[in-house]
Amino acid sequence: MNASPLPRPVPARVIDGKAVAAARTQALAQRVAGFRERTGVVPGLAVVLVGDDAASAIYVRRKARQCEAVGMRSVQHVLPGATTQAELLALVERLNRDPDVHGILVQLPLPRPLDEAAILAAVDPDKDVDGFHTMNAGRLALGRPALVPCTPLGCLLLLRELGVALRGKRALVVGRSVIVGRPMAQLLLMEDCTVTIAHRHSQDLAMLCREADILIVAVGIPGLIRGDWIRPGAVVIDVGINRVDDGAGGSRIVGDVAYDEAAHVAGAITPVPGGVGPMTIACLLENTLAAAAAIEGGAAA
Ligand SMILES: Nc1nc(=O)c2c([nH]1)NC[C@@H]1CN(c3ccc(C(=O)N[C@@H](CCC(=O)O)C(=O)O)cc3)C=[N+]21
Repeated sequence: MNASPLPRPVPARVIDGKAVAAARTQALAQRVAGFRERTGVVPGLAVVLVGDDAASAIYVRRKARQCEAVGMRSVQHVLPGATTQAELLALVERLNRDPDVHGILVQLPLPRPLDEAAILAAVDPDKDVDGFHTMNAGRLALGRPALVPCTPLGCLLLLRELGVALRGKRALVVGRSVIVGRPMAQLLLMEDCTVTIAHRHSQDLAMLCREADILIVAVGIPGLIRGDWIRPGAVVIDVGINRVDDGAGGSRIVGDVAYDEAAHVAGAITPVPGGVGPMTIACLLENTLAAAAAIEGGAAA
């Protein structure tokens, strides 16, 4: 017997975050130049790194390099791992007062026993380019203008870039972190999505995923989301950055979605690397210009 052929799976559109980030960064350089011309002010970002984590040091350098590439100033403060809470607070307060600094980023996680919450609370909300301060989280939750965390903002910009209508769509955010999941849900709500937030205690995660038109995953578990959990044609944004064994004595970076499976089912999907990661840095630079514009009373664009 000749069974009727299965429909050939349509490969997903691959969302090139690296290219989108590069285009935005190029456009940002023009906006920075205009801002400097109008106000005479060079936007400045201060990045604070405590301890000698090698991966963090690489990210901090990358941020500084890109900052300078768009015509902004960047100052790095690398403090020893044994820095005390009082010393770190004193630095944050000095940066709060520094008129050349418009954005402050304290690289997380902080080494023990530093109190992360207390440090983040000390950052001037107007300079909080990470959007982690209670004031900015609260403004976002109320749907008011705020500095928005860079990773979820980058995800939203990728969705906008795709040109898919978001109003009324079912969005599932897997992960409820303060840095990604919660602000992501708030942003999707502002786009008139029907938003569900799933987390480690959620029952029937596969079933929840299958209902989602837009699936955003930020849990830090490599390959958690399988291909047959995905609604055919759904847009999948993979926030995970997990370093795993490559089976050849080295390591590679994978996301939270089983990419090879998902790429046959999804309508569009972000790769890891080259998806959300580069957008995070682009948004950090954009937030820095926005903070400078708000502080200096000039328009950002
Ligand atoms: N206060 C604070 N703010 C942060 O935004 C912050 C932080 N702390 N701590 C660490 C995490 C991590 N993070 C990344 C940013 C960009 C990439 C990125 O560009 N990744 C590339 C390259 C990945 C690679 O090959 O290493 C990609 O996904 O294609 C990754 C990770 C920001 N973080």
